[in-house]
Amino acid sequence: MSHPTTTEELPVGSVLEVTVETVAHGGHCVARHEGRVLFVRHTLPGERVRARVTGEGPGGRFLRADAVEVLEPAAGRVEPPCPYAGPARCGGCDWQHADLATQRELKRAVVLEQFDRLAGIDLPAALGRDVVVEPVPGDEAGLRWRTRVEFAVDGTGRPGLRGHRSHEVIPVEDCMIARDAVVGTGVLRRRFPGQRAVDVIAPSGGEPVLVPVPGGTERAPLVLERVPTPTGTGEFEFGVAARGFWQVHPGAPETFLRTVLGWLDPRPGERALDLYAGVGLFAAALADAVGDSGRVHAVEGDRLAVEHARDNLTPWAGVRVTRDRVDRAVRRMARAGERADLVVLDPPRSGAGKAVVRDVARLGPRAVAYVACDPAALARDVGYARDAGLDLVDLRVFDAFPMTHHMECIALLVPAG
Ligand SMILES: C[S@@+](CC[C@H](N)C(=O)[O-])C[C@H]1O[C@@H](n2cnc3c(N)ncnc32)[C@H](O)[C@@H]1O
Repeated sequence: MSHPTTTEELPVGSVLEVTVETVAHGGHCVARHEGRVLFVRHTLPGERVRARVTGEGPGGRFLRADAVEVLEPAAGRVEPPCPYAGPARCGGCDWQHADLATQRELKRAVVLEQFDRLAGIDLPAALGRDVVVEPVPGDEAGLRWRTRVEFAVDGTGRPGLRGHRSHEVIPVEDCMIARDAVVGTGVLRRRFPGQRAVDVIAPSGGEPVLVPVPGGTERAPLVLERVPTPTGTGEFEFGVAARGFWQVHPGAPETFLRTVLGWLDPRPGERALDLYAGVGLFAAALADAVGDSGRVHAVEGDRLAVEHARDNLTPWAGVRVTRDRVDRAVRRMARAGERADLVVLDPPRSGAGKAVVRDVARLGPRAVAYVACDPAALARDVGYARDAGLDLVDLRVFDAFPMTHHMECIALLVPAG
């Protein structure tokens, strides 16, 4: 939530003329005014803008602001394709005002900065090459990609999207990052009195599904997701609860699977771990590759996801799905002296953390693939991994959330030396 600023000289609503410096993690850029740091949205590095103060950060360490007038635009600035983007409007996207090349350059800068600051790693030096933020194959425009959208419902039952750091519902007639199938459900012309939100899911298999909230995850229907196998010889099928976790970019599961399996190169007979397994995306591909003589152990904490993972993974006899917290499960494995050849880590935004990374290293894997939606948590954990004897040797960054500040990083860690 936005904190009303207590700064007497710079109350909320003050408008300041500032020169914008670098991008910062979170969809905003740094500027300074008389010694105070401002995080300014709707701007780009190098711009001269008039910024309106919207609040302050924890402990008053910085001010938040929106660029309300651009005096000197940066080269990458464009007219936002979405009519709802802009200060005090829809808070869903952060970079509608930048062209895609600029958005990716901003994401690259954020990744480099996080690794430098949180792990002391100079990425180009560590990787022996520059970091490039890659589009998800086939996504040229960065629009019409989102297969899952939660529309908030206002007091009159109209669906819309929330403002940035705000409960305010901004009614919309379209969302330009949503799949045609999401907005084509008629959801934005209907009313949902008494609901808090309505989720629209456009799965790769079957028709789009509308799930009013509240309504409970339990009663949400199961949707079918199809993902080409990494070898391209067939398709995996995954049942997933309509409100359960699944990547929101339609090209992401296939791209991430190819990247992870390409790096890990699982061999018949190997033992693999899929930690934070969801409904079993990586476990299925690992099981296929290690074959009947191999073993895959998937660990997931969510009860419904575990049920679906067990169903989805029944074709493979060598797969075990455990419902547990990953930290507890890997601590138990490490204490029991268990070994794993390969590990996939795909934690939530908060990352895996020091204990999990340390216990994973104790299992003696020859390779670990870490799939991360927050580069800050990844950088911190890569630092812990290095302390535990696992070195970063490769990193790919995918623009799996164009127009927003989000991205997906996939890192390859191997035993040092
Ligand atoms: C980013 S999702 C990844 C899911 C899956 N790998 C995929 O690609 O579809 C993270 C998953 O971790 C699970 N999770 C979060 N914290 C956990 C924990 N401490 N222990 C076990 N599972 C956890 C969530 O329920 C979610 O399914």
